[in-house]
Amino acid sequence: QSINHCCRPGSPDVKYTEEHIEARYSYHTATVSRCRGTYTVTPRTTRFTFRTQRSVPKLGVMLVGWGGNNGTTVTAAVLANKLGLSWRTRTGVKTANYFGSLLQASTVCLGMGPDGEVNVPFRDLLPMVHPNDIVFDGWDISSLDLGRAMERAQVLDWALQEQLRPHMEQLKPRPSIYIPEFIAANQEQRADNVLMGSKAEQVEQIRKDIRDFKKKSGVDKVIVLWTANTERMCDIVPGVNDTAATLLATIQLAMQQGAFIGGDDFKSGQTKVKSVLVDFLVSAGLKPTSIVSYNHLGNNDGRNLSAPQQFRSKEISKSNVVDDMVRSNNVLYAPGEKPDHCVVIKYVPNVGDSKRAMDEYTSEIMMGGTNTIVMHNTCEDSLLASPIILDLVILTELCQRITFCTEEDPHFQTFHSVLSVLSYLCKAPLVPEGAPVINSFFRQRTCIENLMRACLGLPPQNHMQLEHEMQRSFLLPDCAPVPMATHKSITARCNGGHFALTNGV
Ligand SMILES: NC(=O)c1ccc[n+]([C@@H]2O[C@H](COP(=O)([O-])OP(=O)(O)OC[C@H]3O[C@@H](n4cnc5c(N)ncnc54)[C@H](O)[C@@H]3O)[C@@H](O)[C@H]2O)c1
Ligand SMILES: O=P([O-])([O-])O[C@@H]1[C@@H](O)[C@H](O)[C@@H](O)[C@H](O)[C@@H]1O
Repeated sequence: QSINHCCRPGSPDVKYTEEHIEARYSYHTATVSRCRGTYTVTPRTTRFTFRTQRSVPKLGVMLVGWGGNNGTTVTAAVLANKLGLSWRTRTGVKTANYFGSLLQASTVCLGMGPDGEVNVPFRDLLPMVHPNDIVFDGWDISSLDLGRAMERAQVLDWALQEQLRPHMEQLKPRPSIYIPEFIAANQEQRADNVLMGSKAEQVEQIRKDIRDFKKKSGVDKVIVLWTANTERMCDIVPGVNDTAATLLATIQLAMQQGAFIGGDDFKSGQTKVKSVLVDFLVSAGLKPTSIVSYNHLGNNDGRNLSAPQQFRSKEISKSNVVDDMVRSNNVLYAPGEKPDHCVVIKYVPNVGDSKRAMDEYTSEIMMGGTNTIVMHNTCEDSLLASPIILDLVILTELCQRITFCTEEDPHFQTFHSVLSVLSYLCKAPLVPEGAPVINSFFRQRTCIENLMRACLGLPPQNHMQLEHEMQRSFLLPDCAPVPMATHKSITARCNGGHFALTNGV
């Protein structure tokens, strides 16, 4: 029964109070020990209780780099959806949507209904912020109002920009902290909106800005998200991030405040495809031996990345996404063995935000064979990154309303401050100390899906389809009888217990 666009499962393990959705959940894992080449796998079950606050707050999002391609595009997209805008293009009328958002535009399977599988949008599983209700604010070292910044970005169709401009030009980025050495020198000409004074005074101003925004907008929560330029790799600063202890102390401060932090760099297009393709190849037992990722783009991001130090940051975040998948398969790879991996980014002003990505994946296949996959991928980069920005802030806000306890530790707790569930959205995930970094696309997506299912007391998605694989199948209550193979081209024949599938006519 679907109530308030949430799915209300019939499970006795879930109860809805005024305040919470409370679900009892059995979390099944396994511990593995090895002795003289023999693995012993011991299944473990931990009984959890999940509690999700049902009241959805009014969310404010403050973007660092608000006047950039991503900042203007995501703000414009939310406004266009909120106003229900449509606009004419040379290929017909377009209407505002949230395609590319996991939460708004992808679905999960709840199970088998009378007419087959029932799939619902992620956003309907649990009460969560709707992007249309988000209030934006933020900072930029460029003083352009968002109407002119949207025009500068050259991402959205002109007919849409004309409808949005009266709203966008009212939005003005706050002056920001500008440290020239952190970004490319070619960004200096934009920097006409910068804070002055000591670093401490500038940080205090940023904090005042957040309080000022919260007070004036009336939002209940504020999430700050970085969508400013890629900065050089961080120097190691003694006492700040020179050791795990000092970095953890910094994170600990975040934990004490109950603030969440996430990973780096939106996993938007070429890198997302990489985390899918390498997952497919390695999981299929094929051995990628060479990955070459080239792209050129002509937006300001590409201009910033044309500087070596900024490119190096991006090269690192684009290169590490295959490590977990490669390490997971010791049949294909010897310890420490990795595919050749080359990342190239060129700045070509003419293409603007329409990034051209060309990839070549070479894999070793059976008996010394070779498979080479070549891809060309053209897209408005910011239209892939904007829905990711929305998912990042909405998922973070949802996680702030989820607490859980176990039978062994009955005191409810929140997620760890390092919110690793955001890994699906980042090229360079951040995880708690000792936790594995997972980049595999399908593992990351399944983690989010199963977490949300757990909050509803639903078992993890297992894809086993046992009800369709038994000779004497069980009939699920209130469901269509499980059909035998019905495809015309496939006829199942039993011949003395031998089961053969032949292409019938
Ligand atoms: N556009 C995409 O599709 C995409 C995809 C993945 C990752 N990214 C990353 O997201 C970030 C933003 O991308 P973009 O295309 O919007 O770039 P952009 O250059 O258009 O926007 C960045 C904005 O940040 C501003 N800025 C720079 N330093 C600042 C500071 N200290 N404080 C406040 N503002 C500051 C700049 O003036 C600019 O307006 C980049 O780091 C990029 O590498 C972008
Ligand atoms: O599509 P993706 O690889 O996730 O990410 C993109 C890179 O391919 C591109 O080189 C870079 O300029 C963009 O900022 C973005 O990071």
